[in-house]
Amino acid sequence: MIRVLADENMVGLDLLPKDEMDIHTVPGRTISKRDLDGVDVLWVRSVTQVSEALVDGSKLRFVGTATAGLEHIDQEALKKRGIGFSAAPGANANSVVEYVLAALAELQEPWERLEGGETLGIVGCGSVGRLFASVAQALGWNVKVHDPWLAQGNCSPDWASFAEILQCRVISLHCSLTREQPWPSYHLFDAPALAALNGSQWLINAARGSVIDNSALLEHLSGEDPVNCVLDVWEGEPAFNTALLASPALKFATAHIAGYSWDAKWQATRMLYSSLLDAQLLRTPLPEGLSSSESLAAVSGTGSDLARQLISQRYSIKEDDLLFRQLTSLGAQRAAGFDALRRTYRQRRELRGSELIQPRFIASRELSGICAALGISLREQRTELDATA
Ligand SMILES: NC(=O)c1ccc[n+]([C@@H]2O[C@H](COP(=O)([O-])OP(=O)(O)OC[C@H]3O[C@@H](n4cnc5c(N)ncnc54)[C@H](O)[C@@H]3O)[C@@H](O)[C@H]2O)c1
Ligand SMILES: O=C(O)[C@H](O)[C@H](O)COP(=O)(O)O
Repeated sequence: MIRVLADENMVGLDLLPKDEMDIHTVPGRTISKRDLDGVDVLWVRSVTQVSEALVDGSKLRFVGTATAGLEHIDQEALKKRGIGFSAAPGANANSVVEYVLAALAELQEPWERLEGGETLGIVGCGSVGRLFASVAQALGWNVKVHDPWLAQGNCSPDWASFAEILQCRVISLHCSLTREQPWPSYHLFDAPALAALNGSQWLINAARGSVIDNSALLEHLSGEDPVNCVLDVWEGEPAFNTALLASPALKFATAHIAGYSWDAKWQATRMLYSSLLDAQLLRTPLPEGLSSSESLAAVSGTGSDLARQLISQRYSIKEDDLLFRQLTSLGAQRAAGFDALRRTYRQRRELRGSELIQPRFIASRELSGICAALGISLREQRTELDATA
């Protein structure tokens, strides 16, 4: 029997086989050395700093993080001690892509501008950036990608310099957080970069808060023609600069939940379980994946309207924005409120893999294109007329 200590925000732990594992859960932010007594496997999320100090002297055999971002893990310290390590790369990529699409469709204008041939600039071409680029291309949008760490040609759409990205109508950030030279992403959007943007553009950050210098952003937002923003991540989480929320240019503000679909979290749990099978710490095979969610109801209209109707059947970014803005009334309890919003996050299913049942007379070519891009299977409903024909 192996003893697992897991962050209480992991999903689906109760669905894992229990014959070889004894799982205890704790709040991730407060995991300390004392909690690791007798623990073989530690499963964390982004809020636990897995430092040399934490793991030193422990009997840990394996650490897994149910996240894409890795900056909270001292991988060198694990390696030195022979502690195995794995993460969940890509598990939440589609969840983040659907979050960004929800923002664009809800705002309508950026979606329409992209539909009209203007350019989407993606910063970071890892699991999220690459998937977003391919979905955007399938929607017929022009895409430019900036990721100086990768060799050009490793990401299919047009490669771009940072200066070119700053010219794009919509800029979406999907880089990992790094201070490493020569291309640190830490404060990539500093005062000079922000000064190159204006109110005809949209800047979306669902990567890490510190990719944008939040103090410089506040100054920019109080200027004359600020860029429109969507922020899911904040410098100093779980604390955040509430003054940012006063700006009308901040269109949507959410509590680091872009990757929080149920599907993504369960996929991450499955990936961590699988890595214990690979490390031969477990033998019982993985349980089944999630069954697909209910079919989507018929939609009508065009462009952003169609997308909004589809997305809103699974996800409401407006609801997340409202909940987040309510945190400002909590005063000193805001940071705790931020964590609570994340801990109690609703069960949100992804659109990808869903089925849309649509009457034949309102199924259009445009709808087929959007469904194909979003991974929705479109089934035309037979009408009485079809049946009698
Ligand atoms: N908001 C959320 O809920 C959420 C969910 C998933 C991931 N994330 C964040 O988004 C990031 C991207 O996720 P991913 O799964 O694609 O990670 P990934 O590690 O697969 O890709 C990150 C990419 O960013 C690139 N990069 C690093 N520095 C850069 C720079 N200065 N300029 C341009 N590109 C740079 C890397 O080369 C890499 O290709 C994660 O690291 C994580 O921090 C947030
Ligand atoms: O890095 C990631 O995978 C995401 O930012 C993820 O959504 C973080 O969630 P957390 O670990 O903070 O619960």
